[in-house]
Amino acid sequence: MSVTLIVLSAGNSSRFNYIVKKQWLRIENKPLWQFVADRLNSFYNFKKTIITANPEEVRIYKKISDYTIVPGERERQFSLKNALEKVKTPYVMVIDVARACIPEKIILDLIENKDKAECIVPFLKPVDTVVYKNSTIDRDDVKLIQTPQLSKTETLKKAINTDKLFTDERALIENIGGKILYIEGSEESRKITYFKDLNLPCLKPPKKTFLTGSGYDTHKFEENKKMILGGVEIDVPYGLKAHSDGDVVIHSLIDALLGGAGYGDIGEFFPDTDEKYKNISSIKLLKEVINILEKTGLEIINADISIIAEKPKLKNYKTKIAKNLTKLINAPVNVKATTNEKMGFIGRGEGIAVISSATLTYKDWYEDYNSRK
Ligand SMILES: Nc1ccn([C@@H]2O[C@H](COP(=O)(O)OP(=O)(O)OP(=O)(O)O)[C@@H](O)[C@H]2O)c(=O)n1
Ligand SMILES: C[C@](O)(CO)[C@H](O)COP(=O)(O)O
Repeated sequence: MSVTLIVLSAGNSSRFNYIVKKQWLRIENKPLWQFVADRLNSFYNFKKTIITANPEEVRIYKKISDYTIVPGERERQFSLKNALEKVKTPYVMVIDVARACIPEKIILDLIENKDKAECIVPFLKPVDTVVYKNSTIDRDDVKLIQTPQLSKTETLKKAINTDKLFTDERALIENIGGKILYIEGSEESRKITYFKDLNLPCLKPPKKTFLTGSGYDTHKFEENKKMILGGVEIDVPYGLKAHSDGDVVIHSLIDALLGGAGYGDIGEFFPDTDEKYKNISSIKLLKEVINILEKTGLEIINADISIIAEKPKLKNYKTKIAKNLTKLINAPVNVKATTNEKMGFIGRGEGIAVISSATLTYKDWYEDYNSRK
């Protein structure tokens, strides 16, 4: 219980070059970062687990996980620095999220050796001839460095106060003269850098499951404003009162999509107190939500929308709205319209309400991997 685990997961995943960021690939029903944190916690009883996340994704990480989530920075070292501020134990183990299949033996070997140096580091020897700047060098002088590395917290906290950039904890600690102990690493600890690296034994395909979400929104009528529903302009001399363009159909759809994903609701992503969203086109918000869903490993299957309005009559707009939304979310959308039989605020013609549902699934990266092989 004297060791804190840090999982570094705030990277851009740029070399991975896939629609889903590598840290968000679903392993059965878990994102990779949660899978890695759970896997290591099943090997050893860590006192605390801290995960660094892209600042824009912190809110979503917190919805999914009970681990401590810390915003990352533009460089690995600065992300690590943020996480280290939360470490109170004498030892800290740091792993790249990309080293997903780390075997139990490495974790236990690191722990067993924890007092033998300031930083314990797993490595592999190259098995091939090594050439450095056109000269063959002794391969026994070369080490391929892996994570996790286990460091004394106090030393690492001291070492990280530097202006120089290093790629791992070992290099930081070596820079201040700390003692390093190397232990044998493992082939299974290979880092997922490119999409082709997904042939690792512990990575199970995403669960084939359906996630459903529902959304509801309502807005009052307002004179002398454009009415936009589902991104389509409706030819009437009044619109809907709102902080944004008042597209109640898209707002309800966004809530259904976020609901299916388990990511909360529209107000958490685009607060109506933020000037940035004043009069904004709701299409922009929808596109942002689709982008969040895609890069975090989700795919939309379909959506169904019911517009409840006494006025305006939407008979001639339903198909246009459905086609527009189908194009925007790249999945079939059905749009229905009904009156409220003259009852309540809708019946009195004061405004419109919209109810939506959406179905999502996990993006099947495994199928894409097999088809590219
Ligand atoms: N600003 C950063 C950059 C990287 N990392 C993490 O540090 C590890 C090593 O980075 P790498 O595997 O190379 O991932 P990316 O930086 O995401 O990859 P790329 O360089 O291809 O964008 C990863 O677990 C990554 O999420 C981080 O927490 N904060
Ligand atoms: C820390 C590391 O995993 C050691 O091999 C590696 O340096 C991190 O990856 P990057 O490619 O340097 O970002």
